[in-house]
Amino acid sequence: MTDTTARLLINCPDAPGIVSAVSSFLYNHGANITDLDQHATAPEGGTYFMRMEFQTGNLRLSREHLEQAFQDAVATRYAMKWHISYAAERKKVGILVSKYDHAMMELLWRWSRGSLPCDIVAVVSNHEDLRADVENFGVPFHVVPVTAATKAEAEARIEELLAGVDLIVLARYMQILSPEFTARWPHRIINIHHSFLPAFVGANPYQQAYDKGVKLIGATAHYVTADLDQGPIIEQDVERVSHRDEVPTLREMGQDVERQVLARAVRWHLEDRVLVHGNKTIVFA
Ligand SMILES: Nc1nc2c(c(=O)[nH]1)N[C@@H](CN(C=O)c1ccc(C(=O)N[C@@H](CCC(=O)O)C(=O)O)cc1)CN2
Repeated sequence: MTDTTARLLINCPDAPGIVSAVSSFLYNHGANITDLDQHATAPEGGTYFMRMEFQTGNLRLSREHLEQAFQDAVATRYAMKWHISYAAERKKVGILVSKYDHAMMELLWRWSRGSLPCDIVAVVSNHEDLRADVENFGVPFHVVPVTAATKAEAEARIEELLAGVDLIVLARYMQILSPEFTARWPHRIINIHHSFLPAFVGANPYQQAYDKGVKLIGATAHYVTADLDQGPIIEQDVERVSHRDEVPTLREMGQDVERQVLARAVRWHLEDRVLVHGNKTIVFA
């Protein structure tokens, strides 16, 4: 049966009457509202965010006419930035990976069981190691080696292989993407960083954590920007550790956290539950 769910995402200057205007508009056009979440950044004069889920099975007009009518009747009045997505139009996802398999395997496993609502179109790696693991899921695997001298050409090849995807996931991809690349994919690249940011940015965070004698390790899923590990945080989690745990143990414990954190972040993005406000997110989970 076709999923008739649509998701309306809105951000605009806060004002009285927004919920009434949006809900009345959808009701008057035959939509059944099935979920609503909202957030205002201040009691008055702030920025307003809404995620409204509605069913389109009894709409009395086409999507195109609905969207034009919404712009004319509501969005213009409230100076809204808005977007409607349709659950039946599954997002296309490309995964970048290096040699660690755990984060990528979590996504492929969940996708293969139908619990990650997307189409994984390809995995691209800068190493050959994970080919068999990926092809066992029936997903194309491509190798694009990267060096400092060949980064521009390598990134062009990556974008060629991932042409048409809606989201790129860095599943422990250990190459820093150029500012030019990240600028072409605003809030459409998710990285899993293996620390509880903002602690321990960059390479080798488990060694950094061990050297600091932390009692918590963690993982952070964030949108990727030109600034390494500084993008808007989507999801985080932590795990207790102690003086008895050496770096290999920290890494093994941390990888379980990484997998869960990345999977939640990707699913929330696919379900249009993540809105970005400056360098922060609002997650309507
Ligand atoms: N533009 C961005 N690219 C990437 C980000 C990001 O936030 N912005 N996250 C990294 C993932 N990552 C940590 O989560 C990470 C990966 C690699 C390194 C690193 O220093 N790697 C090499 C250098 C590679 C290169 O110059 O391209 C090294 O170990 O020396 C740090 C952090 C993915 N990309």
